[in-house]
Amino acid sequence: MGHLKFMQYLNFCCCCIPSFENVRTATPLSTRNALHLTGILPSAVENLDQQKKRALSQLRAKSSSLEKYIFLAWLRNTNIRLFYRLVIDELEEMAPLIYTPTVGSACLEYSHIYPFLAPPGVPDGLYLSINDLPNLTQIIKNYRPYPFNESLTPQIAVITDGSRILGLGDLGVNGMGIPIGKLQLYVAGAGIDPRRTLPITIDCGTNNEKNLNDEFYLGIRKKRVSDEEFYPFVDAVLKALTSVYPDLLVQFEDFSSEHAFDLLTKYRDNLFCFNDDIQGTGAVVLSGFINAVRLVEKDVHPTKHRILFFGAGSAGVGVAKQLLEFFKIEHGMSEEEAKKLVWLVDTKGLVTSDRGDKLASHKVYLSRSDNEGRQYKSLMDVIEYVKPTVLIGLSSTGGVFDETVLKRMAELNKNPIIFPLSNPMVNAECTFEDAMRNTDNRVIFASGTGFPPFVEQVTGKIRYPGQGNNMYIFPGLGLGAIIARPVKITDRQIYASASALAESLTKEEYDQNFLYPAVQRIRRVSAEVAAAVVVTAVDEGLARNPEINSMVKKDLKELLSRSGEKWQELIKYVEERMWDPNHEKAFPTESLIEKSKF
Ligand SMILES: NC(=O)C1=CN([C@@H]2O[C@H](COP(=O)(O)OP(=O)(O)OC[C@H]3O[C@@H](n4cnc5c(N)ncnc54)[C@H](OP(=O)(O)O)[C@@H]3O)[C@@H](O)[C@H]2O)C=CC1
Ligand SMILES: CC(=O)C(=O)O
Ligand SMILES: [Mg+2]
Repeated sequence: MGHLKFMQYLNFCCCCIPSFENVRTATPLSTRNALHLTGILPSAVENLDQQKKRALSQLRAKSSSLEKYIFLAWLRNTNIRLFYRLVIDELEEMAPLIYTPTVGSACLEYSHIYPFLAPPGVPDGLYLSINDLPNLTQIIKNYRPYPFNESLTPQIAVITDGSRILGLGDLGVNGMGIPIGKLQLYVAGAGIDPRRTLPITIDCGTNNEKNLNDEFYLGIRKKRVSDEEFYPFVDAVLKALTSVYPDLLVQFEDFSSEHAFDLLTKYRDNLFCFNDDIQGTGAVVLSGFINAVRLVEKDVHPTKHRILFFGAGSAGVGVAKQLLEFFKIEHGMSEEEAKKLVWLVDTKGLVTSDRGDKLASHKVYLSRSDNEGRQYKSLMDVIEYVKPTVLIGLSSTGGVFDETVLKRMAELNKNPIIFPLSNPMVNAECTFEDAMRNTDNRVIFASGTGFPPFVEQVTGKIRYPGQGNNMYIFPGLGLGAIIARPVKITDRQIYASASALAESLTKEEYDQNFLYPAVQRIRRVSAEVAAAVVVTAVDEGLARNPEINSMVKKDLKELLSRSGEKWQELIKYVEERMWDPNHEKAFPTESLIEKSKF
């Protein structure tokens, strides 16, 4: 075999751009002959299932989660079809490796584990540094997903500046693991074609001293730029992106709260975009909340809940605002009445309007002014004052819902609703086990990172924790938006995604008091979420896809009820549009052979 052919087998063409998919031992004999690959591969011709079995056993032999992450990243970069077969089929085992909690460790170590033995030309994502400002459009055009197909332009970008990666703080360019991880869930969970996903990290510097002093750190070595430089840079990036890809959906991810709200306010009406930490998290927690409220409604009337947020950042405030919609829409409460059900706590204690410090603008709306001049500093002080029925942690402070807090919640409530939602696992405000033990197993629980099940001591009954992670929302929300192509993502679409998720429980899940569906069902769940977004976008008159408009409008009333034959047909329509690694059209080998002739 000549050098060129060998390079191409390794996924390079002569200019080092990966040109076709490498399925290795799954390459049929005819293809091997056509590409003169005989002898480069061992003689066995395997199918995807056999390859998957081997990959799974290699993966399981690795001793640490980080090694497993690296193995999976290598697999993605060398045999993408196999990677996604594995991730889709074994999502329960894979999600904690490609996503939280392991993605947290991977981001902390990103500059040390990079580049996952990826062949040159196989990109992990698009890096745009502030120094690239004059050339953004060209750089964006240069980016070629793997395996490259010029007719498949990106449909969805997840973009971060690495300034608040999970609860791990400012990780700078090491945050790239997050857009990659989120987009892998778009593929696995909602069937977006992996070639149409675009992970982006913008590099505006970092204030993380450890990174700045790390000889391997891969980002630009300077402190974060000022807002005067930051906002115009983000603006230039978004303009360049949409000039190259006008239909691109942009998901803002893990921007520090000081920028996250401003960016959303600035772009939500004129860019096809949403913020996952504010809106995606808002929707996923609303969904779990709807099901939790149902479980306790014989003891607590839905409008009598008292909801305490420990953490008042983009996630805390985003979720709190989303819950207000529930009280307004489902229970006819006014905005002012609904606001009275919510209390926020930050590092200075209960967020009140007369606390004496200048509140960050996103906290003002939900600050309390009925505290009669008293300020409550510690979490326990606030709990005694509020007597919450619901305690939600979005503070990135691991273990803060300690024994005292949990026991008090159990005294105050027959079934306390406790959601320690911070990521990764070390930042969860409490574990499932602690929550169960300290509430006599009465807790109604969901966490951001999945905890193992808990076995009740006396009965031996296995109890499963809920996972309130936006991974149940963004894939379906994004898919629905890509299908309907609304002019913008609206509050109603977000609300529809949450209520469709809440309704997506099977009878079995419902009977077991699950708050969220089983993760293995995520494709079906995402189809339901997507369908709800599609119907809402059409109802709002915002959908730009003519086929969808005519299809949905005829049966709009039935579809808005999310039941009946037409609703099932719409879900099927959505499912049929999901990419699957087994489809020949996933990466049409024959046409690639044709193209790769040289
Ligand atoms: N489950 C899920 O799907 C999601 C989970 N998250 C998680 O939520 C967490 C928060 O994210 P985000 O809101 O963007 O982050 P921020 O850093 O913006 O907000 C954190 C908030 O917690 C408060 N806080 C921190 N430490 C303490 C403390 N010791 N006592 C009281 N309050 C404290 C901060 O107070 P102050 O304002 O005074 O600094 C701030 O209000 C992260 O861990 C993230 O991983 C986020 C999105 C989705
Ligand atoms: C899950 C997520 O988006 C976060 O922790 O930031
Ligand atoms: Mg996030």
